Amino acid sequence: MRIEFTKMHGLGNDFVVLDARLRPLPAMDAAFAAAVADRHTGIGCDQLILLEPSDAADFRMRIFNADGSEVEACGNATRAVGLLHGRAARIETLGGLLTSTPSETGISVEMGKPRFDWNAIPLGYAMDTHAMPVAWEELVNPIAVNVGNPHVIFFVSDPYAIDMARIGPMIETDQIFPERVNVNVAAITARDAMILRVWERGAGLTRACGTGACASAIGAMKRGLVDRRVTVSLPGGPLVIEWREDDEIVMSGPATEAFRGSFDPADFGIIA
Ligand SMILES: N[C@H](CCC[C@H](N)C(=O)O)C(=O)O
Repeated sequence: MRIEFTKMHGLGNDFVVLDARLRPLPAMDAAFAAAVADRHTGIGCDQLILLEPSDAADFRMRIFNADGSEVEACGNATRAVGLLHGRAARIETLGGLLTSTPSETGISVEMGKPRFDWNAIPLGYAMDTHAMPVAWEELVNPIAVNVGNPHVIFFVSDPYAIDMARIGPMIETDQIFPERVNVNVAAITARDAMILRVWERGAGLTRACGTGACASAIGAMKRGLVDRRVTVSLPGGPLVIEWREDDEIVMSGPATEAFRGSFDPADFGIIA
């Protein structure tokens, strides 16, 4: 059996998109997702995205990290599937109902409302998430925000001076984060501008992270470091994040279709 896919990315955060809305696909599990995502023996991607029919929205988007873990939200992929859809779309995700709308800069997505309580991040025990009294080497005193998925944000002088490949997994898997966490290091450059790098839960260092840009912008706004509309410059490029007065987070930026293809799961050792 051959399965068709669309290879896409948002600022270099890349995806393999499978569409099960027209015909069912083999049951998706962690092994299947990890095999497709493998950059040496599979197609290769940061996340595998599965589109399914939905009773609550235009369609359902399931998100699997490269390690096979299924998660609640993916900002860059939401713009990508919004591009595929070609017009405004309501999208059901594990993190809630999202709305994507084509805009002059690509796609705008209403990403939901941020949550700050320790048990909404979640953390393993009660703690002030606005200024967590914790440190990992030179990364200290972060803020934690849930934007559908969990993020911890450290404000530093130079994100590119941080050895994310070494310290990222240490924080990602720390027991204080029972569902693991996405690790963000950010620097403020103006009241409307930030620089950001992200070590992603289940995917590692990516060129861009949409939910990381949302969480880091909200964290900076909560601390009074930036205004309620900010450009977040990631290694792959910029995203614009606005925290509306109604508490909704709006992320705007590009999405790209790279190529289409098909594969036989048996070729990746997947018994479909
Ligand atoms: N690694 C994330 C999911 C993908 C998020 C990222 N690719 C984005 O654009 O938001 C997590 O485990 O919560």
